[in-house]
Formats: sequence, C-alpha cells, structure tokens
Amino acid sequence: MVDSENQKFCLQEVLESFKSCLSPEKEIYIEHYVSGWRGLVKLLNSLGSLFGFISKDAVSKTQILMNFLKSENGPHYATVQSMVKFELDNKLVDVDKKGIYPESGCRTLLRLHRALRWLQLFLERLRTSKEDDKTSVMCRDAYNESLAQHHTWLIRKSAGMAFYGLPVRPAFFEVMNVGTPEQVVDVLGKAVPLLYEVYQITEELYQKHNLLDLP
Ligand SMILES: CCCCCCCC/C=C\CCCCCCCC(=O)N[C@@H](COP(=O)(O)O)[C@H](O)/C=C/CCCCCCCCCCCCC
Repeated sequence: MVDSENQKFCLQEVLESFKSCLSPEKEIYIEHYVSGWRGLVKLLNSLGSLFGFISKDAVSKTQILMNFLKSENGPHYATVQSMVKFELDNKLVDVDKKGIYPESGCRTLLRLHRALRWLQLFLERLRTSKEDDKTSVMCRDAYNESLAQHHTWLIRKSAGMAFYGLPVRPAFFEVMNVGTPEQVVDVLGKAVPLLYEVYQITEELYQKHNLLDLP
C-alpha cells in the first residue's frame, strides 16, 4: 500500500482541500487545512531527497494537528477558531513566551500559516512568470519575503541550497498534473486568492489574540 504522502501530486486536489477548509462563516476546518498541506507534501516528495528535511518538518507539523483532532479534545480542534479559543481558555499556549507548550496546536499551526504565505507568494510568481524564468529565483524571493525571517541561519542556508534543485518551470508545470501551461496558469489564478483568504483569516485571528510570535 502506498502512503498518502507518496501518491501522485495533483494541484486541483490541493485546491479542493483549501476550498473545503472554509466554512460559510469563514471558519477554517483544520482537517481540510491539513489535507491541503499533505497534498503539497506529495509534490515535495516527488522532487527528491534534497527536500526531505522540509517534507519531514511539514509532515511532523500536520501529524501534531491530526493527533489533536483524533484526541478526546478533538471537537475543540475542528476549526482554527475553536482551537484558539480552547487553548487560550485552558492556558495551553505560550502567550508569555515561556516555551512550556512547544507542541501546542496554535504554535504548530502558526508555522504552517507562515509557510502558507510563502506558498501564496511563490504561486503568484509562478502564475505571472515567463517560460524561461527560474523557479529557484521565484521560490527564493518568496521565501525571503516571508518564512526566512522566522528561520535560523542554518535553515535559511539549507533551504537556499534546496531551491537550486527545483525543476525548471516547464517541468514544474508538468508535475502539477493540471494540463497545458495555460490551464496551470488558470488554476493558479484561482489558487492564489483562495490561499490568501485562508491566510488573511488566520492572520487576523492570531493578531487579535496576540499569537503571531509564539515561540
Ligand atoms: C503548485 C504547488 C507548487 C508548490 C509546492 C510546494 C510544496 C511545498 C510543500 C510543503 C512546504 C513546506 C512547508 C514547510 C513548513 C515549514 C514550517 C517551519 O517554518 N518550520 C520551521 C520552524 O519550526 P519549529 O522549529 O519552530 O518547530 C523549521 O525549523 C523548519 C524546518 C524545515 C525547513 C523549512 C524551509 C521551508 C522552505 C519553503 C519551502 C520550499 C519548498 C520548495 C518546493 C517547491
């Protein structure tokens, strides 16, 4: 049996997961959010071992959230909003930066939330790129504008090296399994605003509760 992270990547499927994670009241379902990330990890895994350390971290973060969802407190972890309320009400978050809860749902989701900003910036660059533009440069610029400021020197250097191993734009489009380059651009045009909406809702919620700098 093939585990879900090793199955073939499909951009459309990832898009569906992020679409389903928004309720009509704009709550974010953690199960679908995690499923979107797991879909992305499939793509990362298909890019080779150079990206293994990134994939490992993303899998570990999604696993922490899934474990909460499956625990006896699972119903409190149904949405990002209910998780924030539950962990704050029960003092399960390091709001005072003591580092007592290194695996709280809020701090774990914050790491993925920051990565979502990188993803949105990267996909927007891909969408507006020309055939000869370098994916490594698009990825690096998106990274420097977002995630890099939260990473140690070692992680930044390792990520920078990994970016050089990204396939060229036409091969990258191929891996997305969407169809022609025009179809890829079309799907990216739907993906970017959707990811931005999910990002913005989380950002505002975290800002309101002073959770954007959890250690
Ligand atoms: C159409 C799709 C095209 C794009 C496909 C992208 C596929 C990306 C899949 C997963 C992305 C990885 C998400 C990484 C989450 C990182 C969370 C994080 O910041 N973790 C760090 C902090 O955690 P704590 O130590 O505080 O617990 C951790 O230190 C990081 C470790 C790993 C390095 C993360 C580097 C991220 C670089 C950006 C991703 C580049 C992937 C390029 C593939 C196109």
